Amino acid sequence: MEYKQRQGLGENIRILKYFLKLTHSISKSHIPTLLLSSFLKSAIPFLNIIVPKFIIDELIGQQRTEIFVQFIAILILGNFVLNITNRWFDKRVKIANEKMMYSFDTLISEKIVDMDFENIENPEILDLKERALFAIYNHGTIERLIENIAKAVSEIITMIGLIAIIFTLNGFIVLVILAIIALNSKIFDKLQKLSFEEGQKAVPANRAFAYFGTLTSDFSLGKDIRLYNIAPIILSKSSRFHTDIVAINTRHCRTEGKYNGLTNINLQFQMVLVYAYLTYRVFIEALSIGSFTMYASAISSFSTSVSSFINTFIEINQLCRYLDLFIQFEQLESKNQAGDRSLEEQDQYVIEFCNVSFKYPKNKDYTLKNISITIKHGEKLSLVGLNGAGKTTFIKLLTRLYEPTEGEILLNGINISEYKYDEYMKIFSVVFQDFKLLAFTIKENISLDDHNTASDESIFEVMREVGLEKEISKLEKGVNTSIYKRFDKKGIEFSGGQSQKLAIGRALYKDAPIVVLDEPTAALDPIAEYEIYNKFNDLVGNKIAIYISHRMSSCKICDKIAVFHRGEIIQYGNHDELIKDDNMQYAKMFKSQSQYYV
Ligand SMILES: Nc1ncnc2c1ncn2[C@@H]1O[C@H](COP(=O)(O)OP(=O)(O)OP(=O)(O)O)[C@@H](O)[C@H]1O
Repeated sequence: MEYKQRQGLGENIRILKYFLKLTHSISKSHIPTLLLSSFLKSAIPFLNIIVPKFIIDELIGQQRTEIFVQFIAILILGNFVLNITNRWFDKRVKIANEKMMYSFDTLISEKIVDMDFENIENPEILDLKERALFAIYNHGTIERLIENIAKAVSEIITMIGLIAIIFTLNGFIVLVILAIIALNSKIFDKLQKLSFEEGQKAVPANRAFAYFGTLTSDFSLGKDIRLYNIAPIILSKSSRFHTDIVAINTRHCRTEGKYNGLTNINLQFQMVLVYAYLTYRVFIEALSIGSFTMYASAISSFSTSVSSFINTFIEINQLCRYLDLFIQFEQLESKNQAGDRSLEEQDQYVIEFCNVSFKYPKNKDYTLKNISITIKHGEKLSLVGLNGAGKTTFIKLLTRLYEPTEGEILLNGINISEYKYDEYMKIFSVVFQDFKLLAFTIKENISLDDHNTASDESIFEVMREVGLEKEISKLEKGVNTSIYKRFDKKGIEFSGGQSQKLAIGRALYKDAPIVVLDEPTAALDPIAEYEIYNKFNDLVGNKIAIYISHRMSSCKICDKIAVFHRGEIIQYGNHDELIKDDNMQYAKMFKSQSQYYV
């Protein structure tokens, strides 16, 4: 999936509409506040252009103290009131922007969590995600877009007022200024396009650089980094990508310098023309000094406003490109989460794999081939096989992390993809090999979504079931102790086996009707493993339980065993049936392992 560059006014309007709608849904008062603030900002230039004309004319002309003081008072008071009000609005806009950024942050996090699992492993999607995040965080797209929209409104109002003043002098002068501004805008537009292209070129290097940056601060890698001396290779890779990023930025800064120099030369030329014309009018047509000052100031402000407006317009155009990346990311479909059939509580669950074959995205070969198996209600099934045989992949399909390439998986006779995703997920308690504990308390790690209502006793009961009651009893805060020391000095660091017991406890607490343990006991000592399996079968009761384990002894407690080999089920039956066939894989695996125990 390549990211698409969509351009044009129609596209920009679509993007801005999406953005304004989103902004409005986050805060109803934000857009009106911005508009009001823009109106007030555009009033300041007029005050400082028109009032000084009267002050100067009064000074040079009749010199009436009373009138002079009145104009000075209007100028000072007007500026004071407008500045205070603008500051107040700025503060409100700033707070509202923070709120907006937080809401965008939340949207991005929700999107990442809802993304199809296979996308998490797709480099193109990861690049798009990176482009979207880079746009939002590194370029401050949201804040800049809001600022620029407000600025554009304020500049339009200012320009209309200034044109009205300058026309009273000469309409032609307006055209000359516009021509020079058009030239400068062309230069700015070119610069913005270059800037966007350079920014996009830097995305892969930025992603790699950020990855190596997180490696050094990832505590869980601390042991490996020290024991295998990984730091030099991490730092050398990180430094290589950093050099690439610096080279891209240096190139961009040089180009920016050249283009900005050219724009300034044009502006100086314009001012020379304007002053020459005004001086001519003062000497030949007796234009007053007050009017001279007012027109000079109005023309200068007009030129600044038009350039600034066109630059704002071009910048909005560029920001729309960045925002479009965010929208493309936001609109990625989550096809695995489709399904609207309700999965109300059922008395019985039967799972059927019907001729299921599966290839990982972008893989040429099938990882699972023509799998057909039925798991009856209450059945305990053990999946065994050599490394890479496809056991975990079988579970990933069952839990809708991936969709079968061919064939279908049924739950109670209905294709699992038809069920509502959240309801389907509720019927599984899964412990994967690479389970993760979080830097939360023990209770939160076990009860997760339920942590506000779960009682300490119910968590302690689960800890007792997995054999952790002694360890927990010793802790000052019991089940409310934090895991890891990341946020709490008194946090606990569990051993690998203890962590695995906790992960199993989490599955037990969920009390779902289908339990899957994917090598959950690899880090447990033999006694703990024996206890857990025996206990588990009691605790699981008449639920479906699927175990994946390389400890063949666990197969004995199961009703059925499926032996996987290179993506196929080559043997299926109970222990007594399969052990008889000496020449087949099950008996070989079982016997080769049991000789170490006898
Ligand atoms: N995300 C992935 N993308 C591509 N190939 C994958 C992916 N995950 C696993 N595989 C491949 O699929 C095959 C089956 O892997 P799987 O994890 O299902 O095996 P397993 O039987 O559970 O192995 P083990 O006993 O080592 O855990 C392996 O060849 C593996 O390299």
